[in-house]
Amino acid sequence: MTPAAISFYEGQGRLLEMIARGAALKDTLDRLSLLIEAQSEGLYCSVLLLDAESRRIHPVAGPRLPAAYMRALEGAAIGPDVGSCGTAMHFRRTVIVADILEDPLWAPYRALAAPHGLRACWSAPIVSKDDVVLGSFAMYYKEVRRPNDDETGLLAMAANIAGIAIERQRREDELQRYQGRLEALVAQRTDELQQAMLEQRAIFDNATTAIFLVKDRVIQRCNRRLEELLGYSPGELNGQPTRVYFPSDAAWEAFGEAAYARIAAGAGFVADTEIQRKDGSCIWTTAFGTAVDPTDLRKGSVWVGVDISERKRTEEALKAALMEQRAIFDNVNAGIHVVRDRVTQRCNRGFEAMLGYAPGELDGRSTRVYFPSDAAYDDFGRRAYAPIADGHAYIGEIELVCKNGERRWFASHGSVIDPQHPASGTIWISHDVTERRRAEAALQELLLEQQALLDHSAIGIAFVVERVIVRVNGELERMLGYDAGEMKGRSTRCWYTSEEEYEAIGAALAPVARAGGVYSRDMELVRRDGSRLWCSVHAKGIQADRPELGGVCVMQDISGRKQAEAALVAANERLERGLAEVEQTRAEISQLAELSSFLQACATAAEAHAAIADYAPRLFPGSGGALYLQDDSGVELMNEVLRWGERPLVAHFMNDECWALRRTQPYRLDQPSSARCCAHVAAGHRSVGPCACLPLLAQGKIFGLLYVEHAAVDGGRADARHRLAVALAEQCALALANIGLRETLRQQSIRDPLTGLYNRRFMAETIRRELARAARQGAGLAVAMVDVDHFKRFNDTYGHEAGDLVLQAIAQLLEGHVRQSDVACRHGGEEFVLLLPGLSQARAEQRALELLREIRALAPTHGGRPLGPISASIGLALFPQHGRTPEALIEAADAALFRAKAAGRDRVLVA
Ligand SMILES: Nc1nc2c(ncn2[C@@H]2O[C@H](COP(=O)(O)OP(=O)(O)OP(=O)(O)O)[C@@H](O)[C@H]2O)c(=O)[nH]1
Repeated sequence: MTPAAISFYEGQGRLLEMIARGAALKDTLDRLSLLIEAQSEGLYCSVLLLDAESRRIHPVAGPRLPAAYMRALEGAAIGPDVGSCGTAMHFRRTVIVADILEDPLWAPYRALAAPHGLRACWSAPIVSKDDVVLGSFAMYYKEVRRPNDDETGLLAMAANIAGIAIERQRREDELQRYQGRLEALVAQRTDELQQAMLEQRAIFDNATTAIFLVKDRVIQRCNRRLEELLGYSPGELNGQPTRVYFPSDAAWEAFGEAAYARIAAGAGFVADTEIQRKDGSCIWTTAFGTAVDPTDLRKGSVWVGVDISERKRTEEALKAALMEQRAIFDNVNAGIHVVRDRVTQRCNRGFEAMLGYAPGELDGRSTRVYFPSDAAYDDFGRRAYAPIADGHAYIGEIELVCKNGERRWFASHGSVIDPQHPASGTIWISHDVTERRRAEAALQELLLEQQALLDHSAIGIAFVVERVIVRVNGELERMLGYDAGEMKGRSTRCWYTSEEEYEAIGAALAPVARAGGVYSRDMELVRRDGSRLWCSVHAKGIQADRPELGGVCVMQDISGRKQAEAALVAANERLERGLAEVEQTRAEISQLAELSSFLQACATAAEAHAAIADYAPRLFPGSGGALYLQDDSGVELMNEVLRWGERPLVAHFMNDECWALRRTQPYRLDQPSSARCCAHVAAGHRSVGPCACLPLLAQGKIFGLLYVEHAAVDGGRADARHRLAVALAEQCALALANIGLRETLRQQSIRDPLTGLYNRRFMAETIRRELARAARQGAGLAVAMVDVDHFKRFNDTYGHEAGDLVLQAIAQLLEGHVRQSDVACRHGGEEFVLLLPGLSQARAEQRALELLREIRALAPTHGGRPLGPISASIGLALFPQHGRTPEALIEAADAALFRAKAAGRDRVLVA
């Protein structure tokens, strides 16, 4: 053996020793590479490991190969053409590449090896004893080269030693991993055990269930819960026989027999048991018992007790509820059935009876049996199960077929039994509504008929509930001007004329409706546009004792009748008014005629005035007024001659203060204003009523004015009243004018036209009257006959006119000289007579002398010339001493005058 061979064998020995010693794998494989490289010049070795899982390369030794090259191999995947090593490992055979640059196996790695000058690479797979590829051993040369047999053997040997080292290392790694896992497992188990012990302790101490250890039916140890459960203080139960919590010896023994027989058989024992607390009360518990060691019962048993009183109560309640539910299920007046997958699971008797099936006959049958057709069955399935699938209930009415073929309608309510578990099926509750539907159909028909009746009725009809319109017919809508359906839902207020009427009729109607009567009245209804319509309304409650059902109102348009009635009433009123007016006019005419008659009878204006003042207020009740006459002085002045009523009227006014006088026509003011009132009326500064100024005309000339101020209210007779006032004014004018005329004529008949004194005829009448009065009163009467001395001379000297002037001057003197009761007359020619009632002779003589003096004092002129001295002679005769008749007295006075003339004139002589 050569030294090289010896060295090689020694090297192998050290290598195996390293392996046996457990040296690090890299060190061992580096040493192996160096040992092999030492056997040939220019040889470079490498060892690659194969990751069994990913089939990827991991370089582990190559002490003389370039480090960059070795790093580049890291992670490369093996395959059928991956250089020498990758291919060797892939095919599990030695791969000899003589020229890396030429061999196709190196195509992917050629660029990697070339820079380092590597040309040949022989690689052998490293295979474990159990035929697993562990890696590869490679030999490189920087020249093109093929191995000889020795080199092939060396390659195989190196791969074998590397396999031993790798396997050894892998076993070691595995052992260490196993040990590590074992240790971790032990640590984990220890922790778990400790945790379990802690938990057990915690459970024992804090458990909500009672836990206790029993040996020979004596409590060895128990947790607090058992003590609490049985009402004992801490530690009090330890050492106590289990008999303490049994209500009787019998119960204790029976429990013991049952429980320990099972525990002895190695099985657990579970039972619900009633146990007794320290205070004697009993509770239900579930007891679980097991032997501590089934192989050795002497070690005792562990018991867990759970208070199930609440559960028992719940069970009782549940039982009761189930019984109730059963009772409901069996007796409820509804069909109940439980369906799953459209198959009847069970149903109550009610449901079977509804469809005419015998008890239990429907159970397990498809619900199709009671549908009239497949189509109906499918349709119902779609309609009903869609909402149920969405978690809603199905509520609807369906038509089903009874066993005898009769079809009936059912109201059904279906819902899933357990929403959490829809597959649990559905429960259906059904009511037979066939009769109701028939009734509804009949009702609907009736309603349609009723509606037709309503719609074609010629009277308005409304159904009202709590004063809200629920239905009306077309006629009522037409009558009140609403569109179809517009009245429905409105308050009946809509047709009342006021809130007060709404309330009042509501109050009046209610008791009538309650008594079952009909409330009727004619009333004005308000139409939609606000206009009104007279209707005859009849209202009645649907049912007297059920006001909540409302009532029916029947309304008939009576506007035509109302108009006719109104027209009749108006005509009647007009007629009555006309009659009243005629009557009043007649009465007024009668009054006026009466007044006229009076006025005609009036001898004087004063009498006429009194009559007018009396009749005017009767003709115009409540009126006031006055009669004015033109002042006879020639001034345009009106003077009041009479008045009536309470009006502050002026007594005089100028003619131009009156519009009637200015315009010579009546002036009427029905609504006087200060602007339009006459000044003589407005002078009072007061509120003036309807008034009229009526001129009094005679022969086309105004001689007076009648002013009438009426009562404020005229009763619609302003025109008639005015006509009456005009007529009154005419009557007044006529009468006063007549009286005036008569007066004038009379004056003319009794007055001397030249002197204005009474004439001889008047004197003859008067002396007779005065004599009668004097005789009646026993008074005296003096008659003085006055004659102008030598009157003829005046005529002759100054002319007849001058004579007249003298006569007028004396007449004026006589007129002014006499008293109220005296009468001065022209007896004829230049002779005058004075009648002086009640005078004595002396007084009469004195008056006669005074008269003569005054005559002598007269100094009339004519044409600027004085007419010379005037004197007269007077003859006096007195009643009764000189005569008792007018003739006797006149004669006596005349005789005395004669004597006075004869005695020289200008003197007085008594008869
Ligand atoms: N101017 C005028 N003369 C009248 C009127 N009436 C009568 N006479 C006149 O009066 C006169 C009266 O005259 P006599 O009767 O003679 O008396 P006498 O002249 O007055 O004289 P004595 O009486 O004796 O003093 C007559 O001449 C009449 O013509 C009259 O109305 N006017």
